[in-house]
Amino acid sequence: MNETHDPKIKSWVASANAPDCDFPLQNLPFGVFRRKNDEGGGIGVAIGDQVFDVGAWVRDQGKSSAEFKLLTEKRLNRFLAAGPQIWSAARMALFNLLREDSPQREQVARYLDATANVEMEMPIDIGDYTDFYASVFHATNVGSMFRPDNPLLPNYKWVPIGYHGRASSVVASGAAVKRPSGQRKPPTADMPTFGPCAQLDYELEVGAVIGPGNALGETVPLRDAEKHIFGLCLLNDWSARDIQAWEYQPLGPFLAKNFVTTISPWLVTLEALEPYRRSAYKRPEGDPQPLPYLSDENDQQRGAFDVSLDAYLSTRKMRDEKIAPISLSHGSLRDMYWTFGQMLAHHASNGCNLQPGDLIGSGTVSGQSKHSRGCLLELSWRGTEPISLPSGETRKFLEDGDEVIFRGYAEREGQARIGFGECRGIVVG
Ligand SMILES: O=C(O)/C=C/C(=O)CC(=O)CC(=O)O
Ligand SMILES: [Ca+2]
Ligand SMILES: [Mg+2]
Repeated sequence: MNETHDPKIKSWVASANAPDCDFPLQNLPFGVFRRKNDEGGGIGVAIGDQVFDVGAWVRDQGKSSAEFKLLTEKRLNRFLAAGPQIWSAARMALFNLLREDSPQREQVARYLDATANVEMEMPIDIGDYTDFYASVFHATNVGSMFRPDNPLLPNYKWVPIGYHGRASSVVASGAAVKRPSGQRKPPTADMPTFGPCAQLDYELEVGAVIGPGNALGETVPLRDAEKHIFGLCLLNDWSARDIQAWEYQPLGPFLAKNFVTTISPWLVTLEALEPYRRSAYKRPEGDPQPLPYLSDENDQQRGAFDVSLDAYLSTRKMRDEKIAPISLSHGSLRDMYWTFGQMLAHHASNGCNLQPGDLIGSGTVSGQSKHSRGCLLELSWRGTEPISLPSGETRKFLEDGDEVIFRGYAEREGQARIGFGECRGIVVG
């Protein structure tokens, strides 16, 4: 911990000091923005309800040190590649510029824009995207629907299961989600048909963004794995369940999941989340101990990040009738069977090279309780238990006009609240 974690230090940006603010001085997430009036943009940092145009400030001030120079780029990849020391130095410098007693307050104030006046873009150019399956609760639930005889496959507790996703279709929050078409074959039908997905779903996940990578052929030991993670964001792995059920064997998800994936635009640094570590998920008695390359005392001691995750739904009718989005689920990243450290160490354990800006999905975050299930497949139990909405409507899966909203935050008595902002997408036909 350092001064940037001290909740007593306030910002001169008044909105950052509100108790329910996602972006207090202690957070300082990085993103890429564009002004709505077309007057440029670039790498920025969120503070309260403002965006600090860090790129422009660095350029105008003629700052030449590495931690600043890299923030004048169009995307965050090169900054991410620079590693934890540079990230920390930048964070400390930004903290000092924005703290209440900053002597540069007036000069910096000229580089702030209301978040309402900007649009967020993709923060990184994503080279590769991998999605894991790290919630044993999600895996057990999905398994019992797709494979009733064998819900949790025997490899689950040994291998952090994942599949290679598609980087080209990862979009920033707010982009429309076009309902995909594909092959579906209900169990009762003789043959498949091609047409619009009838079981469109979301998956509430957290994305980890890779900083420095590893060279091809080299591995990442678990004890060092977190040094390769810059930060976290919210991630929606939109999923076409009817397409998935028909196509996924034997090679896993393909067109059911690569039509679009949405991420929240602000990357919350691991450093900002440091005060929110808790003991990681405790394997029940009788579960195998992870193999040595997935087992490290320090990783265990560091624990998991206790990030609360909420999914909300707003239908077109609800918006027309001014009904607020309804909570579908509430869970925590802490409930995952595998840590991001283990997922990363596993990913690189065969020498596969990770690169700066790669995106790693946690897998759907579901907990033990019913209200912590992170997708409609689980919440409506494959459509057999429709969800009633305050508008009088019901949902088994998503309909056109439905908006899915994720929120994430870490909270703890006596600490600043570290929020993720939102990850949104509206389904269009
Ligand atoms: O159990 C299966 O066959 C597939 C489950 C998924 O939907 C895979 C996935 O995207 C992983 C996850 O989000 O946890
Ligand atoms: Ca997923
Ligand atoms: Mg996807």
